[in-house]
This record gives sequence, structure tokens and C-alpha cells, in this order.
Amino acid sequence: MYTLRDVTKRYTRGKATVHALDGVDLTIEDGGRLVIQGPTGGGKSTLLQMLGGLDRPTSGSVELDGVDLAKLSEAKLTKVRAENIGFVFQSFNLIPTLTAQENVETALVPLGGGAAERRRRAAEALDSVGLGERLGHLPSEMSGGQQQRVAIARALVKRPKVLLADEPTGNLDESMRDEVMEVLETMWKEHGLTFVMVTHDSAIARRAPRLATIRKGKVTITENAAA
Ligand SMILES: Nc1ncnc2c1ncn2[C@@H]1O[C@H](COP(=O)(O)OP(=O)(O)OP(=O)(O)O)[C@@H](O)[C@H]1O
Repeated sequence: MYTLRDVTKRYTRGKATVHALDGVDLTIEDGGRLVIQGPTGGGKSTLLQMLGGLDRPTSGSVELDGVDLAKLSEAKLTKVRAENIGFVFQSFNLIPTLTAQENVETALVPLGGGAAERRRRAAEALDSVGLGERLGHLPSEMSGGQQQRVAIARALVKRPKVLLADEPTGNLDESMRDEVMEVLETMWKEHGLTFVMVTHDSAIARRAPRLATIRKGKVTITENAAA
């Protein structure tokens, strides 16, 4: 479970100070799903970075299961991230010279274990996103939607508690967008993940049961029971 208390993030640009997050209080239950929307520069990616421990707040606390990520040493934060948090970004960030299976295996390397076990788990993760027949394909041999599904498999192969996605459909056309959203929603349901996603897509935001709108660093939560 996430508990954010009075989180601020300020950046200094020359003489100006940007309040990317301004007193954010937020709770996300285990297994919950939150969609984050808002205007450009509103603070969406900054909020996701705080949740993922990719950056630290200027003040306030970001607790994941009672542990304040803001206070962990860099080494402990890296361990928490590797074990608990999967990331998916707009750009798929696959290594072009590695096959789908090898790309997914890279997520398991920091966790130790043997090569055969890594190969088996990567194949299983790719199968779960519908790419069991494409283990040996290079990214260049796959569509954008398929590449993003490889990235999702890579995020989930370590069986994280949390999946954080920053505009995962931003680089995709409509049919691939639906394909990727369907995979993400299936993974969320089947794996009991806590799933937080940033989107610019108003159709996706409209369908969200819980929506965080972030403007000028301030968050407003809307619950949509009908979604
Ligand atoms: N590393 C940084 N250094 C300076 N300013 C930054 C940095 N990262 C973000 N900002 C600023 O903080 C504010 C919030 O940025 P953020 O990227 O979180 O917004 P966003 O809602 O994700 O925007 P977009 O929709 O364009 O991705 C913006 O004014 C941005 O310019």
C-alpha cells in the first residue's frame, strides 16, 4: 500500500523555482488501480517517479508498505525497486540486439538465480502477454504493440507488487493501444498488482474507476463507480 503525505518536489531553473508537486496526499491500496491525467507539465511523471523511487521528494514521505522510500539509502532503494516495482514507459526501451526472451531475462539478473531458470521464467512471462511464439524475435521484427508487450513481460517477470506505467500507449496507434491496455488490465487482475498509470488519453481516463488529476502539482481524486 502506498501512503504519500504532504509530498512536494521543487526544481530550480535558473532563478525560477518550479513546484512540480505541491503538498500531495495520496493513498493507493494493495491491488488498487489509479490512472493519473492532467495537462502538460502538471506533475504526472514527477508523481510516478516518486512512487517508483526514481527520484526523491523535496519534502514529505512516500511510504510503500510502511517504508519511506524518501529516506532509504541509494543501495536499499535500488533493492526495493528491483524486488517490488515494475516500470513500463512510453518508449519501450528494449535492447535492439537482444531477442524478446533475452530482453525479459535482463530484469531477473539483479535478483540472482541460474540462467536456465531465467530463461524459463522469461518464456512464461512472454507467454502470459501472448508472445509465447516470439521468444527469439528481435524488437525490429515486432510491431510497436508487441514490443510494448515485451516491455510489460520484462516489468512483470520478477513478480513485482507494483506496476507503474508512464504513458504506455503514447507511441501506439489505436488498435495497438487497445491491445496493450487489454494486456495491462489482464495482468492487473490476474496478478493482484497495484497498478498506477499516467495517460494523456481521455478515453482511457474516462474509463478509470479511480482518477488522479494533477494540475500545477496539486492532485484531485475522482472515483467513478460506474467505470
Ligand atoms: N529534472 C527537472 N528539472 C527541472 N524541471 C523539471 C524537471 N522535471 C520536471 N520538471 C518540471 O516540473 C514540472 C512537472 O513536470 P512533469 O514532467 O512531472 O509533468 P507532466 O505532467 O508529466 O508533463 P507531460 O505531460 O509533459 O509529460 C514541469 O514544469 C517540468 O518542466
